[in-house]
Amino acid sequence: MIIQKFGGVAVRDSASREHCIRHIRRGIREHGRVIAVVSAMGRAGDPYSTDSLLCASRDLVNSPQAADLAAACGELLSCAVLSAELAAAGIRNELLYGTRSGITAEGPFRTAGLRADGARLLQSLGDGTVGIVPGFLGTGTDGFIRTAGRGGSDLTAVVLAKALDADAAEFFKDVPGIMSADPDLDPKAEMISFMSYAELVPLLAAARPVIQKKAALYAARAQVPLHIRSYSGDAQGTWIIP
Ligand SMILES: Nc1ncnc2c1ncn2[C@@H]1O[C@H](COP(=O)(O)OP(=O)(O)O)[C@@H](O)[C@H]1O
Ligand SMILES: N[C@@H](CC(=O)OP(=O)(O)O)C(=O)O
Repeated sequence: MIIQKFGGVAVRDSASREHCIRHIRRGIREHGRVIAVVSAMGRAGDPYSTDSLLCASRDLVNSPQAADLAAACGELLSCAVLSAELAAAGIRNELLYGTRSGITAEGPFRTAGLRADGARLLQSLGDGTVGIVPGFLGTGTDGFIRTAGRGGSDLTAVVLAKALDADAAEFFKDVPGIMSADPDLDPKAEMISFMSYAELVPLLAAARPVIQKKAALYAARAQVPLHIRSYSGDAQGTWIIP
């Protein structure tokens, strides 16, 4: 089994999602089963992105519980869209959201901690080969949806990889992999093919790190193999292996 995480740019539109579907087909071929973790579609300005949903009312900023519910709509919609497009492409899949995912979120709204009950997810998956999980969120014991901080779909992917003992957590981003610096800020940044968790740590200080800091630190502690690569191509990207 492999966990494949598709970020906001990867699931932005039907053309980018065709790449995601191609990666999922390959994931099935190479790993047998795929759990796809999806982010909200696109970036600020795109209608269903997290930033756009949080602008639905300026009052959301003062109501964390309501803001988490508004933000969650982005990942849930993204699951629905990818699931339907996979089915149209002939790939049977199970929608794994709410209690079906086995993912719980406790603690403060906006910065909750995530836990995954792998047995619960596998029960929902049944004999299916592809599951679609909304990243970034979970439900607390009080029944309220909570989100795990910006970039939190990365955390969902590594928490699931650990709980399910997956072969790796594979991240599909808008960069070819992990580079020596953010390529948006440093045009001389160079690709790194293999690195250690320790070498990743200094790169997490970037204003917008390539992987959510909480997710990277969790992966290092839990020794989850990470593979960071471009959603749009087949280049090998970056491996971080224990
Ligand atoms: N060292 C780095 N290597 C590659 N990308 C980096 C690095 N540091 C920061 N970034 C930024 O990380 C972004 C990818 O992360 P993110 O936007 O969270 O991906 P996604 O939303 O697809 O999961 C890139 O667009 C890039 O600007
Ligand atoms: N959609 C959430 C969660 C996330 O991880 O998104 P992305 O994978 O696009 O960074 C956010 O924007 O924070």
